Amino acid sequence: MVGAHLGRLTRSASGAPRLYAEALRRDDIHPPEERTVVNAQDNARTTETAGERSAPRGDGIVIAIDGPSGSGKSSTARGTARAREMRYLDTGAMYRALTWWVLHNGVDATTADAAAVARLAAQPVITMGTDPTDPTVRVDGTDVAEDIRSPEVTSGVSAVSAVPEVRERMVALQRDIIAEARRDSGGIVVEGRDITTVVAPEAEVKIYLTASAEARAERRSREVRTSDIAATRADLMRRDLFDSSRAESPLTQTEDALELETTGMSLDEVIALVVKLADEASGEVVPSTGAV
Ligand SMILES: Nc1ncnc2c1ncn2[C@@H]1O[C@H](COP(=O)(O)OP(=O)(O)O)[C@@H](O)[C@H]1O
Ligand SMILES: Nc1ccn([C@H]2C[C@H](O)[C@@H](COP(=O)(O)OP(=O)(O)O)O2)c(=O)n1
Repeated sequence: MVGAHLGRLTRSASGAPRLYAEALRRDDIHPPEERTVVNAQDNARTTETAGERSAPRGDGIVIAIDGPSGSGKSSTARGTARAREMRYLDTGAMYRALTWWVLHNGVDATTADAAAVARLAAQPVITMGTDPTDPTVRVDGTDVAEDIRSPEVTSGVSAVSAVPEVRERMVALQRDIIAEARRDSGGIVVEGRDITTVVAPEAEVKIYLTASAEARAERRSREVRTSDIAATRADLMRRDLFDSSRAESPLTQTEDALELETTGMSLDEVIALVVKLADEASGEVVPSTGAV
C-alpha cells in the first residue's frame, strides 16, 4: 500500500485543489500551496475568523474532514487517528445524539418547529469519547451509540442540525474538545459538514472527501446490508441536498480544502494518503518539491 501510485492533484473549476486516484506516487503528494500550513512549533499563534473564538494551539495538530454522506469521512478519520495516535471526533454523532434526545422526548424531529427543537436540544449533557479505537457518545450518561444510527434518527437529523441554536451549542462543544486535544495529545481528526469552514478553519490539514453518488450508495448499502441501492442512494441525495442548502453552516467546499475524490480508492489507500498529508503538516515528513 505505502509507496503505491495513488493520486493526481489538479484544480477543480472553482480553483480548489483536487486529488484523483490515478498515477502519482505517494511520495509526490503534498498539500496544496493555498492551504494555510501552520507549523506545529508555532505554539503562540491563535487564529481569529469572523465570529470565531480564538483556538489555543499546543503541539497537537487538527485534521478537518468534510464531505457528503457515505464519502468515507468516519472510516477515514478513525483510521487516520488510529494510525497517528490522535483523538477522533465524529461531529455527525453529536447531531444524531441531539436528534435522538428530541425523539426520546416524543417530538417528531422532522415536523417539529425550530423553537421546540432548540428548547429541547439545550437540555442534555452530550459527552463524546474521542478514543478512535472506542469512540463513545452519551446523552445524560446514557450510551446512545447504537440508537443514534436508527432510521428514525437518520430521517430527523438534517432538520435538527439546521436549527441555529443546536449548531451554536454543538460547535462550542466541538471547539472545546479540539482545544483540549491540541493541548493534551497528538491532536485530533474531526469530521462532519462544517469542520473546514466553521468549526476549525485553522486546521493544519483540511480535506473535502468525495466519491460518486453511485460509489457512496454502494458503500452505504454494503454497510447496512441492503440490496436496495436505489433507495439508499435516494436517502443520501435527500440528506446531501438538505445539508448543503440549509441557511446555517451548509456543507460547502472551500478553495483551501484539498478535495479528495475517492471513487476508485480503497479505504486503506485513502487513510494512507491522509496520514501522509498529516505527517507533512506536522513536520514529520518534508514535502517533496515535485510539480503538482
Ligand atoms: N474508499 C473506500 N472504499 C470502499 N469503502 C469505503 C471507502 N471509504 C469508506 N468506505 C465504507 O463506506 C461506508 C460509509 O463510510 P463512512 O466512513 O461511514 O462515510 P461517511 O462518514 O462519510 O458517511 C463504510 O462502510 C465504510 O467502511
Ligand atoms: N458537522 C456536522 C456533522 C453532521 N451534520 C448533520 C448533517 C448530517 O446529515 C447529519 C448526520 O451526520 P453523519 O456524519 O452521521 O452522517 P452520515 O450518515 O455518516 O452521512 O448531521 C451537520 O450538520 N454538521
